[in-house]
Amino acid sequence: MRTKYKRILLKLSGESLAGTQGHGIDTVRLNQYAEQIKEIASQGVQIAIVIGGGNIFRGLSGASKGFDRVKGDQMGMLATVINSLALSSALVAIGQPAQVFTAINMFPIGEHYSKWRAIEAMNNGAVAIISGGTGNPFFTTDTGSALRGIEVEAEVMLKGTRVDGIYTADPEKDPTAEKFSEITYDEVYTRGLKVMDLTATALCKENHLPIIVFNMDCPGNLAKVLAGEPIGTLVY
Ligand SMILES: Nc1ncnc2c1ncn2[C@@H]1O[C@H](COP(=O)(O)OP(=O)(O)O)[C@@H](O)[C@H]1O
Ligand SMILES: O=c1ccn([C@@H]2O[C@H](COP(=O)(O)OP(=O)(O)O)[C@@H](O)[C@H]2O)c(=O)[nH]1
Repeated sequence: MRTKYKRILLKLSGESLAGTQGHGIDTVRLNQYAEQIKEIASQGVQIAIVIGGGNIFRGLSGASKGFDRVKGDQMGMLATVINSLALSSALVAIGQPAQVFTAINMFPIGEHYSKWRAIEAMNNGAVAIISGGTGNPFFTTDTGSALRGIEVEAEVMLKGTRVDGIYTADPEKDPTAEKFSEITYDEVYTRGLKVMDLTATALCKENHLPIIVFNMDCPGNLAKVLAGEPIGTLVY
């Protein structure tokens, strides 16, 4: 199958990794993700991945329980490293080379991230899993994804999540919400849509990185997006 993109940044939700358990790592879901990623890697697509950490810890919810916000965010960033190690392990187990990079130096858990080393890994056929978010508190992994996507010169940021696109309101709360097939960065902002944080959307807009939001929890969807099938929502 021909793919539309040569290099992508795939953002995976940490929360989705919990699967039906609600927290932690569901190995069924993890292995499904690994299979989908291997499928598109075998088509020659270069893949950089950023994973969230919401299945383990979120700084903001920690702060509401009395944790220092910066320490809570650091815990959240470490959670993304745990998820990244799990995904790299699942990929390698099925024969897909993968390398974990960390925003903050914690060798030998991963290699300290640099744009060039991540691109080199992809050029050598490995999936580059870039963990630790931006390395700074008060940011999210959506912003980390936008940043890394721009840095590694990805053609698109694919936000794989548990809804099948962007709606007029949160579809998990409002059953009357309607889906957009495409929407501009500005409209995401003016309509106050909460599917991604505004820092991430602004960074993508300023650097002309299109975003596709799609449901990663249906096996086969990642390949469909790569083939150009309009199954999610394009933000441009
Ligand atoms: N307008 C909207 N369109 C689509 N999803 C939305 C919207 N507003 C809020 N959401 C929520 O955003 C979530 C997707 O974002 P994601 O970052 O993957 O989730 P999480 O932060 O829980 O890991 C969906 O599960 C959905 O409930
Ligand atoms: O650059 C970053 C990225 C993430 N985080 C922390 O890591 C947590 C997990 O990331 P996120 O909530 O984005 O994960 P997801 O929603 O995708 O599961 C966040 O709540 C933040 O506390 C951070 O401090 N800086």
